[in-house]
Amino acid sequence: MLLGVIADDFTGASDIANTIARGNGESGGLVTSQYMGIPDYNADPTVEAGVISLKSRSVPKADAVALSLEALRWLKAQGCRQIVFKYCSTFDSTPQGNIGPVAQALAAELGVDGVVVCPAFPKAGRTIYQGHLFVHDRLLSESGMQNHPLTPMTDADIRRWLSLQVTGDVGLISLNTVRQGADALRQALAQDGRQLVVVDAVDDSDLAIIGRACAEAPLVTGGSGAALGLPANFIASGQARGHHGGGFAGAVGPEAILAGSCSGATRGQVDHHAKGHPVLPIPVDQVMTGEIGVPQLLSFLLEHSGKAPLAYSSATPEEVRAAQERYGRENVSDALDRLFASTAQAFLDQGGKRLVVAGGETSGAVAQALDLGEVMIGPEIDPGVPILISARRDAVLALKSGNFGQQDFFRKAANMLAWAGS
Ligand SMILES: Nc1ncnc2c1ncn2[C@@H]1O[C@H](COP(=O)(O)OP(=O)(O)OP(=O)(O)O)[C@@H](O)[C@H]1O
Ligand SMILES: O=C(O)[C@@H](O)C(=O)CO
Repeated sequence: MLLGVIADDFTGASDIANTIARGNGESGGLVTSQYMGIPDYNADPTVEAGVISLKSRSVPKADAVALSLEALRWLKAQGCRQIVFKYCSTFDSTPQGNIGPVAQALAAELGVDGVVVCPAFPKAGRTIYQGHLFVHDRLLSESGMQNHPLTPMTDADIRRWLSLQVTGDVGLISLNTVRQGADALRQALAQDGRQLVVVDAVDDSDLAIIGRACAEAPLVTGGSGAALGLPANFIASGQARGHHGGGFAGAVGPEAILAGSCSGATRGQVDHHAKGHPVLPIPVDQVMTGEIGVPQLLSFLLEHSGKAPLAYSSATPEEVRAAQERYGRENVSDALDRLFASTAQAFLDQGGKRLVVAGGETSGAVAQALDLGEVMIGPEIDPGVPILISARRDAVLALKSGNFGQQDFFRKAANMLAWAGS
């Protein structure tokens, strides 16, 4: 294994696994596996990039640090020469962490300074200019992310937000320097002297420069865009051959869509899907009182098999706030996580073959419960969302980050899981 990734959630892990498996298109990507948690076995020797999915974005920061260091040790034991710490392209975190503390712990363990912090993902509209993160034409803090149920992002200044989470100053390398090329950027990073340095990027060519500048960097941190240029380094140096992906014939069998994400994008996708497909809203009150549970969800999903049925708890920021005030934030998310995870488990146990899950925390809960083993990366459904193939469960999945995907994502995903190879 050459490249190792520690991802702080499961959808983010498939996002970056997708980027690394595809590389820059021309030279190809790396042979990539996504692991659901830290494996207790050694990787297959043919795997060139290993992506470890953790559910560490919203856990206490000491737990996030401990899990990430354990993942680092496993990746180093597999031979990785470079590590990427993958977090959200909207920098999802609170003033206490977890991005800063994890990045600092990894940098300390690897003994490096001048570590790139770059959440940019231009294909999904995330760009960084003068250290400020934009979602399309809006500052992060005006993009809807200020209402996130777990990590409300109320400041778009990534340097300032990260400074709240770390010890010491945070650096900034602006677009001007990036556009002077890889040598200039490498030099600027080496001279900066600070452990973590926010680096601007507004399009894929900036990310390619960052990738070249980081060819020898033991640690890179960012969204999936930060890894865009990394496979080409291993291919150019002859360490990897350049992989162009294999065929995927599609899976036959019942399909289900579960959405726990409350992002604007997911809510739009739910509304769109409801116009032509069976949908089951999941009222939080009824989950908390036990009136609705796995049996109701499962019978709905199986009854509508073949029609891309969707069960969702997705709700508006006002509804989320009200539920959190009534029951407590963690109680609600634990109850919903448990419901989605157990439903997914029962669905696969009953012969379900195709599963689409929306939301990082929700996907993490589901994927951990399913014991998927390692998954192969199949075709891309929409930017940042690949098909995942689990040999262990004989099932195919898509784990969608809350904000990703076009309006018709759910229909497209259900269809592609059935026939993407053709
Ligand atoms: N109706 C609801 N009321 C309150 N909380 C909810 C409701 N529905 C979902 N939630 C909680 O909101 C959170 C949604 O997080 P999740 O990570 O799954 O989606 P997301 O934040 O949109 O996705 P991503 O992390 O990929 O951006 C979960 O903790 C979930 O339990
Ligand atoms: O980077 C992103 O936006 C996604 O991969 C993600 O992590 C959202 O949960």
